[in-house]
Amino acid sequence: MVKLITRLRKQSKKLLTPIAKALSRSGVSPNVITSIGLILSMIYALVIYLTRNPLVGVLIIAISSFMDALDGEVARVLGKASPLGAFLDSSFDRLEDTFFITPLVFFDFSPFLVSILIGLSLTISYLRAKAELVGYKMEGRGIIERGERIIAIVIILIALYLNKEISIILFYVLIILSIVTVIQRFLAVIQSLKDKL
Ligand SMILES: CC(C)CCC[C@@H](C)CCC[C@@H](C)CCC[C@@H](C)CCOC[C@@H](COP(=O)(O)O[C@@H]1[C@H](O)[C@H](OP(=O)(O)O)[C@@H](O)[C@H](O)[C@H]1O)OCC[C@H](C)CCC[C@H](C)CCC[C@H](C)CCCC(C)C
Ligand SMILES: Nc1ccn([C@@H]2O[C@H](COP(=O)(O)O)[C@@H](O)[C@H]2O)c(=O)n1
Ligand SMILES: [Mg+2]
Ligand SMILES: [Mg+2]
Repeated sequence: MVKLITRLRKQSKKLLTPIAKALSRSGVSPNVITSIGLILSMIYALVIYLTRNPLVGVLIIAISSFMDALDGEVARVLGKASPLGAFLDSSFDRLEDTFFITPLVFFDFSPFLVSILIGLSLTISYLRAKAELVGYKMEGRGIIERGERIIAIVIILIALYLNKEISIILFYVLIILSIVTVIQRFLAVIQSLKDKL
């Protein structure tokens, strides 16, 4: 099965490339776009704290995610893809994940479970980073990668607006799928390293 995000990544090129080309002519730095994505995630957390409005939250997450997808495209169009940019993009993703998940406590989701979800989210990405250090390509591994997590949060926010009970079920499903992904990634690397023994 071709993962949703892989299809989305291919589809999004049609949207992203022309915008990236236009932006590259304006001289904007990819790192500035990456930073805007992070700032928007902080604004998201503040807006949810102040307004408890899930739909405004969806819009902010969408724009922040758009920046997250756009920054790499601008870097590639400019021929300026850099290790620094890759470091910023991935590191800021961790902070963005934290700012996207934490405000769920303002919608009365269990602070304990929200904390667990943040930990799982960061562990999923940490496992990929450590796996890549031992030469294991983790991209695409695991049922809930970052794109799916962000889409899941967006859907939970929309469900909060429509039906609170559904949003709670989706929250538990996201936690369970995140646990599965951690296990999948652990087992994938352990299996790969065992084969190298
Ligand atoms: C109820 C339903 C009908 C409603 C459905 C609503 C949703 C389906 C629509 C939501 C869309 C949007 C709000 C959410 C898009 C989220 C997501 C697809 C974009 C997030 O990017 C994810 C990114 C993955 O991260 P990346 O590869 O950059 O970084 C890696 C990642 O952090 C790894 O983490 P992990 O291991 O996976 O946990 C790290 O390990 C790596 O180190 C790190 O490198 O992937 C990008 C994929 C695509 C390029 C995404 C395309 C995005 C779209 C273009 C975004 C469009 C958003 C809006 C629709 C645009 C509208 C904006 C407008 C101005 C409001
Ligand atoms: N400020 C940046 C951001 C990204 N990059 C490069 O793009 C890759 C990420 O691409 P996405 O489509 O997932 O955003 C990243 O690994 C870098 O190679 C950059 O150079 N500078
Ligand atoms: Mg990016
Ligand atoms: Mg990013």
